[in-house]
Amino acid sequence: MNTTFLYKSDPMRGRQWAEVFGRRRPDIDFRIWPDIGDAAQVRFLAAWVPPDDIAERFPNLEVLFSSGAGVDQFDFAALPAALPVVRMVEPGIVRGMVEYVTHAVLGLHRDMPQYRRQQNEGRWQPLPVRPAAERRVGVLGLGSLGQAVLAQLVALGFDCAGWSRSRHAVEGVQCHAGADELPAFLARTDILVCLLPLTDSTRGFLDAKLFSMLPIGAGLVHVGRGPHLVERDFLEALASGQIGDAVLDVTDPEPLPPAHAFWRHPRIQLTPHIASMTQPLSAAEAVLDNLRRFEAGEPMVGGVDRAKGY
Ligand SMILES: NC(=O)C1=CN([C@@H]2O[C@H](COP(=O)(O)OP(=O)(O)OC[C@H]3O[C@@H](n4cnc5c(N)ncnc54)[C@H](OP(=O)(O)O)[C@@H]3O)[C@@H](O)[C@H]2O)C=CC1
Ligand SMILES: O=C(O)C(=O)CO
Repeated sequence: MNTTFLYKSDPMRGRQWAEVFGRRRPDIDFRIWPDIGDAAQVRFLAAWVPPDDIAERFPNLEVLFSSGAGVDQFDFAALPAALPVVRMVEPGIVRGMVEYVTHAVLGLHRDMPQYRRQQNEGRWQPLPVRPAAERRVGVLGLGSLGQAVLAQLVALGFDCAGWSRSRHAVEGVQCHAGADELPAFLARTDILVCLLPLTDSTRGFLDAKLFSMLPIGAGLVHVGRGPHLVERDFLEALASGQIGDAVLDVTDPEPLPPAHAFWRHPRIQLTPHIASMTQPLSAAEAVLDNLRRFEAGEPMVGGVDRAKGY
């Protein structure tokens, strides 16, 4: 049987994947949705949102690759139980996230939101300059993105900590694990970065209780998923000064409706879910490497544990 790799995401980027596959794996018939060819030959699918009838439509599917780092857009219940699911781990998406979070943390660290407000008022008011070593940054999520972001923040001299489900060791970072160690992690965090996946256990995680455990005036950089954030609790935390300034790249819903409070809030800087994006050329190389692993019977990089949801 011929092998088809089907790509179902942005077609322009798909053409760049096709170029890499054509050069590296001419034996694979690379197709871009909706040009699926013979559905029975589709053994691999890379998608942001797979078709609803995936099981019936592609009876010989062997692996589902997410075209992004997140897999929360997948309805696991609708996927064949034994189908391996793989999230995107590739250098381009990591680099983009490192750039975005570093920019946001540096902006909060150097009081850029306050200077923007002062500029709007025509006010020339210098504030004290604190060294990075005196700013405590905490990253929720020590996965591919969280660890890469922390490496850059450590290199810039920030006092860094991280929190995850299981214990990790990351050079230069105080690593905390599990619910018991969350309060201590939060209590020492001046700027909190959320890089958690969206799962049943992390939905609504950024709530009033969590905010109350941060030092007063803490900054927030939210690049996880919109539903992590409890909107009402967040607005109250901003109003009380519990949260000082926030940089939000993700919201619920996306896009935000025109009248939404976040748009014009003086303490919120908003971007339209652009913190990072899968880069087609390096992503295609990473997926080809995973195909090689799959064919050799080795574990793939970014394999999803459906029980955990990420
Ligand atoms: N805004 C944007 O443009 C983008 C946003 N993202 C978001 O970033 C997220 C993270 O990506 P990535 O780093 O690749 O993901 P990974 O799966 O590599 O890492 C997830 C991390 O979160 C931790 N975690 C998950 N659930 C819990 C929990 N309940 N309690 C404590 N820790 C938990 C994991 O802990 P452990 O290590 O113990 O398993 C792990 O350290 C994506 O899922 C996506 O939502 C991704 C790309 C772009
Ligand atoms: O890759 C992801 O999960 C993203 O959020 C990119 O937008």
